[in-house]
Amino acid sequence: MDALLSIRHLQKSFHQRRLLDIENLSIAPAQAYVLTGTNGSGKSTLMRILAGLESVDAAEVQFQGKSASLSPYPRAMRDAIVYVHQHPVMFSTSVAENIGYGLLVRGVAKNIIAEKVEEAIEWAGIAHLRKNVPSFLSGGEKQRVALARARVLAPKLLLLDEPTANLDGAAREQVIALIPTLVSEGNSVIMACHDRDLIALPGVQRLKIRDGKLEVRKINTHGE
Ligand SMILES: Nc1ncnc2c1ncn2[C@@H]1O[C@H](COP(=O)(O)OP(=O)(O)OP(=O)(O)O)[C@@H](O)[C@H]1O
Repeated sequence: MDALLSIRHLQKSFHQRRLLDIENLSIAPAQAYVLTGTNGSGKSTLMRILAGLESVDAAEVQFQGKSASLSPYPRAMRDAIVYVHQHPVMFSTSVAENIGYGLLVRGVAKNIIAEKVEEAIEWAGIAHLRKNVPSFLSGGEKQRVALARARVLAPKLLLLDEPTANLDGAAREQVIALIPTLVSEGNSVIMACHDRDLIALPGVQRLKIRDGKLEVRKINTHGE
């Protein structure tokens, strides 16, 4: 199957220090990946590069079969790739308005926004929070609002930076349960994480950064 995104010879340095030197990164459609590596190995930096939030020194890029660049970052990729921060920033309006904001910016009609927001709220299991102000939500609730806010944009690739960090118990399980549904809807997902339960999700491909290089591990077939 053709890759959704493929990148060759990706290099990134900070202050003369070569952080990333990746020969080949290939992201298939409708596939989940976990990106692991020790603290400071460059996971967040790679995610930010893929989202167009960080510049890159060199790379050859193909996106949906067409040659592309990472800097400047093209509109087609900005529309199709959505980054979800570990501590999502939200406006002090309601949960529903936060979820619909990206669609409003894209000029989508209000009745369509309302429909999509409602669907995303149901999907994320946060109907009871619809009118709440995000600053009063727990970490797990905020992460589910952030996932719903990303999902309404129908991204081809979701970049989740430590989606379960600081969560435990039911909150963590609720977030983990949403990941396979994103993939079954046709999205690709890359999760930077240390969470063993995410790494062990069936069908997930492991990517590991070690000394700036990317190692591709086997796909989990049954979970581990
Ligand atoms: N803007 C920057 N300027 C200089 N150095 C930076 C910058 N951003 C990141 N770094 C450095 O690059 C390295 C990788 O950082 P990054 O946040 O990508 O690691 P990480 O693998 O996500 O770590 P963690 O698991 O702790 O979140 C770190 O040494 C960090 O200090």
